[in-house]
Amino acid sequence: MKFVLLVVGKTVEKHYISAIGDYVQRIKHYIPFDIEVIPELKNTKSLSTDQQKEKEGELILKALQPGDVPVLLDEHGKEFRSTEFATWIERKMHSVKRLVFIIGGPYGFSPAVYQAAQEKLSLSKMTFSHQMIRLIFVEQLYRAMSILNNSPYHHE
Ligand SMILES: C[S@@+](CC[C@H](N)C(=O)[O-])C[C@H]1O[C@@H](n2cnc3c(N)ncnc32)[C@H](O)[C@@H]1O
Repeated sequence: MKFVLLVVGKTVEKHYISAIGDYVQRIKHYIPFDIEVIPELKNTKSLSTDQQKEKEGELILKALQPGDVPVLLDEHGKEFRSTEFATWIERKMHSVKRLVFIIGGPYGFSPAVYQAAQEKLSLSKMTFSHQMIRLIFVEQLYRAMSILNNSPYHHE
């Protein structure tokens, strides 16, 4: 079983790179986990928002492997408390080979990506940048793994 976080474009800010890297290492202590990056589109100025989402969507779908379970990170998705997210993760760990969490580009997902995904997960009703949500997600995944392993990181 492996967890993947699929993102559009490299993480650019130094402070995010460092903090995300820290949580990735901590998560790897518990489970196989990688961040996969879809290269940012070039010449986006000549594209409409919908065209950009469509092109990014094609690359997102191409990055998926047969048998993958894609989960879209989306502010309109299902919300969990951290302990509930841990229970949800535990169930997936027993039933899925590759669970691929996907963060959209700056304008979100194309209709084709929404169609391909079985689940949508919200980390808040508020909208975060596609760069910042990476850090929030890896912290929550680490928190979930800490809860499942009875580590004293999480306090209710
Ligand atoms: C700037 S947001 C895009 C907002 C766009 N209006 C939309 O409707 O998707 C970029 C990406 O960050 C992620 N994201 C932002 N806020 C989120 C939240 N509260 N929960 C989960 N994912 C979020 C989503 O993957 C989204 O596609």
